Amino acid sequence: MNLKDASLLKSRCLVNGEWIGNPEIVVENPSTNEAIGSVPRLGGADARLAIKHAQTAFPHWSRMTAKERGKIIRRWYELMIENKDDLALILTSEQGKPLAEAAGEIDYAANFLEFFAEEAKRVYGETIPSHKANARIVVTKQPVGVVAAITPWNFPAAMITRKVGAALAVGCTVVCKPATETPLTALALAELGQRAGIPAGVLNVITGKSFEIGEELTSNPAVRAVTFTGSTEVGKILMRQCASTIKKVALELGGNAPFIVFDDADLHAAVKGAVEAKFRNTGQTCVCANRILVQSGVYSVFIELLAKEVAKLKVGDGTGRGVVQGPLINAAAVRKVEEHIKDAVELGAEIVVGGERHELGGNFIQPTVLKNVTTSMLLTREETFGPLAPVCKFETEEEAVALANDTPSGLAAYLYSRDIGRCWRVAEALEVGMVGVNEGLLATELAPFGGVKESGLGREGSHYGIEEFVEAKYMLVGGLGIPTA
Ligand SMILES: NC(=O)C1=CN([C@@H]2O[C@H](COP(=O)(O)OP(=O)(O)OC[C@H]3O[C@@H](n4cnc5c(N)ncnc54)[C@H](OP(=O)(O)O)[C@@H]3O)[C@@H](O)[C@H]2O)C=CC1
Ligand SMILES: O=C(O)CCCC(=O)O
Repeated sequence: MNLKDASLLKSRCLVNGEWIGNPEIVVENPSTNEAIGSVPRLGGADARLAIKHAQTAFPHWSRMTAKERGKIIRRWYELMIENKDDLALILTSEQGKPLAEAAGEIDYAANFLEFFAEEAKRVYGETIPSHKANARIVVTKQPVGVVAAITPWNFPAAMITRKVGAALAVGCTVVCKPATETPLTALALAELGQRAGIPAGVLNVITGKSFEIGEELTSNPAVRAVTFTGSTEVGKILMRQCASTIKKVALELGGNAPFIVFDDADLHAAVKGAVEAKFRNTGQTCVCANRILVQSGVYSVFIELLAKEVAKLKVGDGTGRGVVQGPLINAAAVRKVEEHIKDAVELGAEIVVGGERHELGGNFIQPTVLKNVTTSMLLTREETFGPLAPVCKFETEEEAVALANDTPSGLAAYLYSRDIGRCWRVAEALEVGMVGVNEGLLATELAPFGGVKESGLGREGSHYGIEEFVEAKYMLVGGLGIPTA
């Protein structure tokens, strides 16, 4: 990897300001399957040590003023921007997404730090008119304490800063465990955090045995909040494990996003939105359109337009010129997409574009569009997490809403229509945490990101993202010596 600053490529973990552990787990480039680095295989005892250091660091960090903490987080943001090229290259090398998209993720990730550095100063409390003439009700917001953050491989930078930025801003200390597929971006961010002046023990990043580390992070009484992004299956395990010590839990889990196109939609805008919502990160985001529902009057023309755009998507190594679709993260991810295509075709779907492994082999698969998709097919019930766009037909608005809501997931949804009444009606009827109305890209640090139903609990980003890491404390302050009437 040709970095301007080779010291950003780490092979050890950060605990209490020291780089520890021996590089044991090999990290591969999903595009070439070549080894690009290695990181420690830490376990439960190491997690316990990291928690202890985070606990020790908490009193000092939480008592600093919000402005002092904000300055350090702001400096971390600046260092991310200054080192954007290197961070993007590390990210592309371990995750596969095209370099321009990786640079976009670094900007997006850094924006969370910029936002929370500012927001640290606005963690306001409240006074409430008292029930006693001689006492006052005051509510303050206090940091919960040590936070455990477990992050996935699909956004190796943004999922860290979205959680850690908010937690640090309010005065919490953190133990972070990134995904084993993509630990190098996380460790590079930790290095920049050190350079920004985050004190020892305030941010700890450990890699290794997810099961053991997860058990410690969810059962150790010193950890007061667990924030996780990943599969619904693992989210349920972590929530169960957190029950024994009643921790705050924020879960951002899998989705099954419907993308609804009505007869009255601007079809060119809808196709553009569908390509963004479906093929961003080669289909590997939890808010990716998983079911494209198109009204019968525009079904054929929409498919024709979509197929034309999808056929243009250039697939290849993320560092290649003009590439917009990288490899999937691993062979299992490729097999899942193939299984979804096979099942759908056996049940009557037709391949319009793609449908095969890409000629590049390895973890590359062709961007695919399927038509005549029905709800009997696996791909309408499971998150594909790949570049597969299945298009179903519907007749009425009621049917579209019923189809959209017919899933235990409830993360994101998209709808395209030029009827303002319909836009509001349908957006309000969708059982999800986020709706794109004539928009295919939802992500921004300024808005609350999160889901309902089995897609999770809590919100990340915006001022809502602060709430996961603070507790309201009510103080009844009496003895004021005010004469009563
Ligand atoms: N909501 C989202 O954004 C995401 C959804 N997914 C969905 O999940 C599917 C599977 O992806 P996968 O990578 O396996 O997702 P996981 O949920 O397994 O992994 C996410 C994170 O959780 C960690 N983890 C896994 N098991 C445990 C555990 N028992 N205790 C503590 N931490 C744990 C992982 O560590 P390690 O890597 O070390 O195993 C990783 O850091 C995808 O195909 C997709 O459908 C996946 C990623 C993100
Ligand atoms: O897939 C996820 O879990 C996070 C998506 C973040 C985003 O869409 O920006």
